[in-house]
Amino acid sequence: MESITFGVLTISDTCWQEPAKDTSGPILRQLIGENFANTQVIGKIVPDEKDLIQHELRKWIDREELRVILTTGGTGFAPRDVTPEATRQLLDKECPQLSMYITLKSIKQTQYAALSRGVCGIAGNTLILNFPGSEKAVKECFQTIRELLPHAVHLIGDDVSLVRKTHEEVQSSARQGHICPNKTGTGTDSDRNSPFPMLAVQEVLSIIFNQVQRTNLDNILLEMKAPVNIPPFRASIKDGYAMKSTGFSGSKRVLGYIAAGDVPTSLPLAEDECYKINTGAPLPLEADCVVQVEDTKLLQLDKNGQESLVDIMLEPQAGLDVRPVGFDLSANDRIFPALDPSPVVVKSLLASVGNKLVISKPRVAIVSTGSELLSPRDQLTPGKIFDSNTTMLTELLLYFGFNCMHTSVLSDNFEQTRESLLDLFEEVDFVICSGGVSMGDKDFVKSVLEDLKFKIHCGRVNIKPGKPMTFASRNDKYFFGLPGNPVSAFVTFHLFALPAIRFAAGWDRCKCSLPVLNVKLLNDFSLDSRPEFVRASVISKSGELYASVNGNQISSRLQSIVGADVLINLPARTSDRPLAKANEVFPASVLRFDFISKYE
Ligand SMILES: Nc1nc2c(c(=O)[nH]1)N[C@H]1C(S)=C(S)[C@@H](COP(=O)(O)OP(=O)(O)OC[C@H]3O[C@@H](n4cnc5c(N)ncnc54)[C@H](O)[C@@H]3O)O[C@H]1N2
Ligand code: MOO
Ligand SMILES: [Mg+2]
Repeated sequence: MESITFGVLTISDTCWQEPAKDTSGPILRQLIGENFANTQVIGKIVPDEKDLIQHELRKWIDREELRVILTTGGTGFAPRDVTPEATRQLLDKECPQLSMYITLKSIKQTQYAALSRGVCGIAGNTLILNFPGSEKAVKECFQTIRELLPHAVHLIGDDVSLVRKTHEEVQSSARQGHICPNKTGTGTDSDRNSPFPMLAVQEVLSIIFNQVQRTNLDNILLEMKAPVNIPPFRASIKDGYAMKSTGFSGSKRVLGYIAAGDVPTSLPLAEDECYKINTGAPLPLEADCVVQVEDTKLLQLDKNGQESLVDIMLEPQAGLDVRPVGFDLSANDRIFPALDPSPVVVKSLLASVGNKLVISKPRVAIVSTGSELLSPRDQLTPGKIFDSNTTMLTELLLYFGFNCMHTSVLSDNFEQTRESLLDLFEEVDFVICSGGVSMGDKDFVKSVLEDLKFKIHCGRVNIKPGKPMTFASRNDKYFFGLPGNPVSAFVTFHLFALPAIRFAAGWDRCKCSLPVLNVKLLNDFSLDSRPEFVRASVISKSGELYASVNGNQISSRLQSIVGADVLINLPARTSDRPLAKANEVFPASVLRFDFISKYE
C-alpha cells in the first residue's frame, strides 16, 4: 500500500451552517499532512444528523484506498450529539481499548474528557476514530494515536510484513520521487514503447458509450404530461376586432378594448357589436372570431376619442384568427413529442407549462497538468508557457452548453495529481484533463489513474492530433486524459469528451458526436501515417462546400483553430495514396453552428 488516505469528517450543525467555523477539521488535516508523508486527506462537514453522518461514513468506508476516518464533534452529552451511535452501527469490530487509551490520555489534561463518548472501530478495511469537537481535544487525541496508526492500518490490512516498511515510509518526511511511469529510464528496452494499443476512433467511441451511464432523459421528459392547456383561454391570433361570426360584415359598435393579460369578458355581445382586441388577448365569451384590423375601417370616435364604430370589411368565419383552448398543447398531452435534450428546448418547454423541474447536467472539472504552465495572468518566466488549455476547454464546455464546476492547474507531480483527482471525483462526474499522458518521465496521469483503481479503457488512439488520448473510468466516474498539445486537446475534446458528456446528459447516441457532412478539398493535402483531423474553413461555392486547410497543422499550433469550421476526416497515408487531392470529397466533422466562413 503506497500511501494512506484519510477522511476527516467534521460533525456539527454550526459548522454545517457556517463552514468557516470549522477549525478542528482543518487542524486534523494539517496534522495528518505534517506527520504522514505520502498521504491524501479529504474533508467534509455534516450536521449532527445520524443518517447524514452514516451516509458520508459509508461512502468513505467503501473507498478501497481510504483507510482512516477521523471524526470530530458530536461525541458529548448534548441531545444532538449522535456521532458514537451513528459510528457504532457501521462498525464490524469495535476497538474499546483504543477509545479508552485516548480517554485516559485526555483525562490527564482535563477531567471533562470523561464526558466524551467517542468510539473507535473497524469497518471493512477502514479504521474509524471519534474525536471530540474542540481544537484542543483533536490536537491531543491526534498526538495520542499518531504512533499507533500505521501499525493499526496494516494490521487491519492483515499485512504485518508491511508494518515496518510502512512505518518508515509513513514517518519519513522526505517525499519519495516517483520513477518515470513509463520506466524509460530503467534501461529495459521493453518499456521504450507505450503498452497501450492505438485504437480506432470508432472503437474508442463504442467503448465510451458502453462505459458512460446515460441519464434516462427519455423517461423523465417523454413521460411528462402538460399540467395546463396552451392557450389556457381562447386567444386572439391577430390585432383586430372580436365579434360573432353570425353578425356578418358591416358596421359594428365597439363596446370596449381587450388587451393581452386582461380577464375574458362575459358581457353579452350582439351581432352588430364587437370588441377591439389584441393578439394573445382572451376572446369575450360570446365572440367566436377575430377580424384583423387591416380588414376594417374606423367610422366613428366617441367624445373621449375612443373608437365607437367600425366597418368590418371581411365576412367573419367562426374560429377565424382564434386559438381555441389547448390548441398548441392540451392538458395531459405529452409536453415533449420527441426527445430533444437541448437545454433551449427542455427549459423553454418546461417554462411554457410552468414546470420548475431542473434537469441536472453532468458535473465536469477541467484539469491542466504541466510544471511549465503559468496562468495567462502571470508574468512569463524562463522555461514557462501560458496555460491555454484550461481556458480553451472551459470555453468549449460553455459553447456546447455544459458547465465547468472546477478548474485546477497541477504541476507534474504524482501525489498532487492523485490527491486532486481524488478530491475532484468527490464533487464531479467527469474530469477533463490535459497533458501528461504520453511517454514523458513526468507523464504521471496514467499511473495515477491506475493507482486510483480507474480502468484505463483507452491509452492511445490512432489519430493525429491526439494520439495519447486516454479514457478511464471507475464506477460512474469518468476521466479523459487529453494530450497536452493545445490542438490535440481541442480535437480530442470534440471527438471523445464532448460525446461522452452529451451521452451522460441523456442525448441520443447518434447526436452525441459532431455532425458530419461532405466537403471538397480546396487544395491538395499530403496524408499522414495516422488518420488526421485537419482544421479547415468552409466556403460555399454555388451550393457546394469546399474546405480550405488552416495552415500548419502541427498539434502545438493553436492558430490552426482560427476559422476552423470543420475537422476534415482524412484517411491515413498508404503507399498508393500519399496525397488527398483538390476537389476530392471527404467527410468533415462540424465544429460550430456557424460553419460556413464564406459564400462565393
Ligand atoms: N516519445 C514520444 N513522445 C511523444 C509521443 C510519443 O508517442 N512518443 N506522443 C507525442 C504526441 S502525439 C503528443 S499529442 C504529445 C502529448 O503529450 P502529453 O499528453 O504528455 O502532453 P505534455 O507532454 O504534458 O505536453 C505536450 C505539449 O503541450 C504543451 N502543453 C501542455 N499543457 C498545456 C496547456 N495547458 N496549455 C498550453 N500548452 C500546454 C506542453 O508544454 C508541451 O509542449 O506527446 C508527444 N510526445
Ligand atoms: O497526437 Mo499528437 O497530438 O499528434 O501531437
Ligand atoms: Mg508528455
